[in-house]
Amino acid sequence: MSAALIEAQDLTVDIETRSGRLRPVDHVSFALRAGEIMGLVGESGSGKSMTCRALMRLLPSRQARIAAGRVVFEGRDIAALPESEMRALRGPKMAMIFQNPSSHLDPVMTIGEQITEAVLSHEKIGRKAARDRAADLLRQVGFPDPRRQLDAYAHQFSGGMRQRAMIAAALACRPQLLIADEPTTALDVTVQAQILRLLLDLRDRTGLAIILITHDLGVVAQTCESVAVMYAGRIVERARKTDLLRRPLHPYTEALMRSRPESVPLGSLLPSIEGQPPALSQLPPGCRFHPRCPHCRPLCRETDPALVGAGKDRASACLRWEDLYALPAGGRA
Ligand SMILES: Nc1ncnc2c1ncn2[C@@H]1O[C@H](COP(=O)(O)OP(=O)(O)OP(=O)(O)O)[C@@H](O)[C@H]1O
Repeated sequence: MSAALIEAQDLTVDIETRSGRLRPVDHVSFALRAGEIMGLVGESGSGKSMTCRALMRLLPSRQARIAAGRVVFEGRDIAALPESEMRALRGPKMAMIFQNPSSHLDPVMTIGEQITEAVLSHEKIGRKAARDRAADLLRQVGFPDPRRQLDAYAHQFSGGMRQRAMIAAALACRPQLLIADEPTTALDVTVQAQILRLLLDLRDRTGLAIILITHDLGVVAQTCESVAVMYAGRIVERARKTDLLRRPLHPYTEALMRSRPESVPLGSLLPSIEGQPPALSQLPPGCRFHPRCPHCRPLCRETDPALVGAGKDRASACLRWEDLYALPAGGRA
């Protein structure tokens, strides 16, 4: 297996608030190889965006900071790099796209100008070459007439085409890692499938590694090789996608899987997970999922479970994973 492109090692983010310190990302660890697509899954507020913003060192406020851990990119810890050096990595090494392209594309610059400027800010090439690159990128992401469409503004495109334009802009400096934060959540199902297919094509053609943030295991099923499931700031399960979908090893993953539309007969109501995720300021003792867990035992209310190895390429943070998900002798998790 090749070395990791990026690795989060015990990555921890703290936010100082007037009422005390919150920890939205708590000792998160995972590794991603070149060309791999990893899904980062969990309900709203579980810490997915904050984890990825920490990787890019784009934490949202002055109060939020990396409090512990490492972000190893191509073998080098970048968690404490000076901002000037970090700026040189954003674009050429790693880039991020978001759910709502309209708030990330400039409304008063043409799509072509935005991509061209992104190229010129990092590379010493002529404007004509940068514009040629922009046209080529638009073609790669599915614009049918890229030369002409370079001169259009974001508002002239549909939601799906705006998302494609944001992907083109993110790829302007040929990054090795793309972080996609819920890139298809605002799109209808058909366009969502097209954008996921585009991400897969880009990965196949360029070897791009992708972290795909989503709350939807259906998206993971279609796209990813590996998955990390987050709950209340922690990773509670990590696995290859096929293993996880075949047999989850954490009750939270199991609950997420039961609430997928695909697992429910047509016309039935979708089961939701009972209860709410805890507020970061009021985390329960023991396992953070125990108040919502149908398999909770007294031990789970007292003991904070570590994320432990649970078979090949797998880890679970459930104290009971072996009792609950016992495999037949010789079975594979
Ligand atoms: N500036 C802030 N001050 C205090 N808490 C914050 C701040 N920004 C985020 N949080 C909290 O950090 C936690 C993690 O948020 P994050 O956006 O990473 O979650 P998420 O899993 O990406 O959710 P979503 O899918 O809704 O974006 C949440 O509980 C959120 O309320």
